Amino acid sequence: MAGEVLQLRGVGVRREGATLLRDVTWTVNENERWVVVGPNGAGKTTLLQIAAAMLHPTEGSVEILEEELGRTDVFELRPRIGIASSAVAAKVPDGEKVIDLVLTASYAIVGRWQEEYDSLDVSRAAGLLDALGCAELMGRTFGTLSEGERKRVQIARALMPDPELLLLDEPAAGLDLGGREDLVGRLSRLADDPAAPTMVMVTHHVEEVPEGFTHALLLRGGEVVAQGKVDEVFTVEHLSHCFGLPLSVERQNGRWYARAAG
Ligand SMILES: Nc1ncnc2c1ncn2[C@@H]1O[C@H](COP(=O)(O)OP(=O)(O)OP(=O)(O)O)[C@@H](O)[C@H]1O
Repeated sequence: MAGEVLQLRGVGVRREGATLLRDVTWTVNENERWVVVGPNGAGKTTLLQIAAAMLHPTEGSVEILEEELGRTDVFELRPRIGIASSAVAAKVPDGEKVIDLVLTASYAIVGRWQEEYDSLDVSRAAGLLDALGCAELMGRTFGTLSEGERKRVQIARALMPDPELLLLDEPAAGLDLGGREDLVGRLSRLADDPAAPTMVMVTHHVEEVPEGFTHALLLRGGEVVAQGKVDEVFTVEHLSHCFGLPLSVERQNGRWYARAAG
């Protein structure tokens, strides 16, 4: 597949009288690594749900992997998309074994029942867990993992079906400083891997944006504040407008830092 992985035109979402997204036009091309940044309630998760083919817009058009939402079978489309989010994690039974949680991603289900897996699947799942620093967790149950371990296992699961698009909803939320830095480093290496899928990551914090992410979209109140190459978007002006307060913004060694100005 070449070209556009996501194409949204004039997308709006309304629920119960509230406007969650308004007039979002956005293109993500193959191999780009995007971050979607904005304050609480900006519409980031809503946008990611659209990109995951889990939500239809109220207006506008959406193409995902060259399939138009509303004219395609989402059950065929969804296995081509890997998603790691707290909403997905909340569906995982506490007793689910970590290796099974990764293996079942091939079937886009949660909860192993009677599926048969071949040894290639098992070694791929083990390899992904190893790459995310979770090799020793394979035999543990999901309910016994720390927040940081859960986040890494979810990313391994999202990568299991070899998706063409990887969506990460606040992967560093709830992690301590060491856990955050470990995860940001792993995502940075993933971003640098030419074999990795096109990626879109949602976060509140520019500090969590891994080096190697190429593009950014800023959302505020359901509307796009700015979008494009990350260093053209992460300006004092755009970020201050997005978060609604004057900020100073710095870049050091490929990472971004923002704090209240003054
Ligand atoms: N069914 C609904 N009815 C009314 N409002 C809703 C509904 N679902 C979400 N919202 C509102 O839409 C807005 C956008 O929600 P969304 O979860 O996309 O924001 P977000 O940027 O991901 O927020 P956060 O960073 O806090 O997770 C929020 O104000 C939320 O309260």
